[in-house]
Amino acid sequence: MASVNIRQIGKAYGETAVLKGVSLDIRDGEFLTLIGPSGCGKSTLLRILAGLEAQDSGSIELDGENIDARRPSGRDVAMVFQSYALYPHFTVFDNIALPLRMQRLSRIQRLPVLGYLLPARKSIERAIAGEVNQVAKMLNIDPLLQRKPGQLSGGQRQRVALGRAMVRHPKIFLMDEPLSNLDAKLRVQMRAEIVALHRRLGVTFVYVTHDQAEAMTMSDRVAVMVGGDVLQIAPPEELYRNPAEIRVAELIGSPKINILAVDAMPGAARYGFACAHRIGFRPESASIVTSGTGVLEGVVSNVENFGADIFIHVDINGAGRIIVRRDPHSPRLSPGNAVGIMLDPRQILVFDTDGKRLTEKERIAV
Ligand SMILES: Nc1ncnc2c1ncn2[C@@H]1O[C@H](COP(=O)(O)OP(=O)(O)OP(=O)(O)O)[C@@H](O)[C@H]1O
Repeated sequence: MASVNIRQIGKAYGETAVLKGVSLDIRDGEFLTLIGPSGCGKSTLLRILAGLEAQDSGSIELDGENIDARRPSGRDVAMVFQSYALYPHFTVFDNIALPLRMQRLSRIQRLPVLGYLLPARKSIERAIAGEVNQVAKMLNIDPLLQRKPGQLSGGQRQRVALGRAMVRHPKIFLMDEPLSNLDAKLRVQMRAEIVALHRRLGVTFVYVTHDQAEAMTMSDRVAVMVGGDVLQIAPPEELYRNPAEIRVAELIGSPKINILAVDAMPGAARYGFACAHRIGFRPESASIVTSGTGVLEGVVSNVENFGADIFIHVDINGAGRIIVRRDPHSPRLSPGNAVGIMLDPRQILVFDTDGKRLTEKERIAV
């Protein structure tokens, strides 16, 4: 069991409020991702959870027990950092074994030469070696145990950092942008490996990223943070379909959601949102029709062909640029072509002047 209840956490550095009363309930065994733009306070919240930083206000409960006064080592959490934080002069084996040695050996037993002469050290070391080997096998790094971090690839270093967290059997894994130093291909592979690891271990993962593809593909639920607040927490699909406000809609989805001022749409009244401020629609919710027959009219400015999908960029007359997804089998379009745009009314998101999403009922009421 490891549920976490974060209640009204506040944190400021000098005059700058970094966390503004963040509350979040993380369920036992779930993969929860904190996503948000750079500087929104994700890492700070994670460090407070780990006990590496103290909050100014609010409290944290682990399995219903307040842990505010507990030191990092007493919290049963393991943190994996973006930089991996491996010791360069230690072998992979020693890096992974480190937390176990710190836990199980006394200061005298840890001494380089003298320690080995003490009888208990040998049996403790044997047990530690067994556990390190087991974790290394699980992560496919067992052939690398005698190497130093400098002799490893980025992905291998990442696995060593995971291994060092795993040997402690923590109740919670905290991961701070663990894949951001890897190249694109390896990132995709490690994404799958971390998800598989989570499934196998069945413990709670709290994962920080600013990469929405990671958040969408890995998480049970995603908490969207902007400017020190959690704006919404929901499963990825729900965030994509039902964002609570425009900032969430803009952060989730690639290519980004199209946002237009309602004023830009001559036919707005027919959709029943004439009084709304802005509308949003995903690239797949719009279609291209013959010029002169759409609810929007514009000119193709760019065509991006990804093989399975084609994204057509269209400059809407006087209202900005939108992106429409197209079937690769549809007729070719080229920059300069005049086109019309039709929208699926059920897929249009409507936002008020504050950026809050209006529900179907609120839309009809205005
Ligand atoms: N020790 C510190 N002293 C002063 N300001 C800090 C400190 N740590 C973080 N900050 C500031 O607090 C804000 C939030 O930082 P944090 O690292 O939590 O953001 P983040 O969302 O994780 O961003 P990133 O994705 O860039 O890592 C930033 O503006 C940062 O400059």
